[in-house]
Amino acid sequence: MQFGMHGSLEQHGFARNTVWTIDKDPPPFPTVSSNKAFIDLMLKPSEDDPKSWPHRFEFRIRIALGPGGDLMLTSRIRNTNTDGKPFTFTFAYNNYFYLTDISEVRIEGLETLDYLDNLKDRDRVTEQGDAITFESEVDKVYLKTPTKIAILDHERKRTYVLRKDGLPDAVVWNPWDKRAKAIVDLGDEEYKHMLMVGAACVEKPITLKPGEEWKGRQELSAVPSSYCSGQLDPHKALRLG
Ligand SMILES: O=P(O)(O)OC[C@H]1O[C@H](O)[C@H](O)[C@@H](O)[C@@H]1O
Repeated sequence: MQFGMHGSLEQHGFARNTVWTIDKDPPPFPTVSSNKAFIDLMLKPSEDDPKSWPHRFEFRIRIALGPGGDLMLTSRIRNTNTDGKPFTFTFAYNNYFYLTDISEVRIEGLETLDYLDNLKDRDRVTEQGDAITFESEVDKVYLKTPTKIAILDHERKRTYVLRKDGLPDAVVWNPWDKRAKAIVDLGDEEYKHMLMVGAACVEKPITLKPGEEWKGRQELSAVPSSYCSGQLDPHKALRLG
C-alpha cells in the first residue's frame, strides 16, 4: 500500500513483503465472467505490520486469467478501522515486461503528459517529443494518463496492451546499465530486456473513511503489433497470432 517512497513507509510499502492468504470462498465479482480462471488473495492486518501503519483494513486482490492469456488484476482495499480514523495510501501494480531489446521499444499513450521524475526529486516535467523510447535510466510517474497504454516490442512484433480503471497514473522504470549493476537479482545486462510499466495512483493518494472501499483494476494482454492501436481486439488478435 504505497508506491516507491511516495508515502511514510519503506520502499513500496509492506503489502509486497507480507504473507497473503487464499480466500477459498470468494464473493462473486460482477466483472468476472465464467470463462475466466481466478483466485482471490487476501491481506489483513497482522502483528508484524509497521507501527507507522496503525490501521485495520482488508485488501483483496482478484487475479483472473482469460482463455487468450489476458491477465486481470482487481484490487479492493477497505477501511475496517473501529476507531473512526481514515487512512491514506498510494498504489501501483509493478509489471515487469520481458522485451527483446529495450532500445527498440516504444510506449504509446503517454506522449505529451506531465510526469513526476523520481530521478530528480519528483520534479514535475512535461514529456516532450512524439514518441516515448529508451536510451538511459528512467523512473517516472506519468500523471492522469489515458486508460489504455501500449508497449511495443518491435523485434518480436508484439504489443502489450495495458488497460486500467480507478488508477489515473502510470509508472515507468528501467534502471539502465549503472543502476542495474547495483541490483542483486538483476543481471548486469538484463536491463536491456526489461521494462516496468504499471497502473498506479500516486499523485493524489487515496483516503478511505471507515467502511469505505476503493477499487483499482488493471488488464494486460498481448497482441501482434500489426494490429494498430485504434483497432485492438486482443481476443481476436490472439487467436490469429
Ligand atoms: O527494486 P524495487 O524496490 O522493487 O523497486 C524497483 C523500482 O520501482 C519503482 O519504479 C521505483 O520508482 C524505483 O525507484 C524502483 O527502483
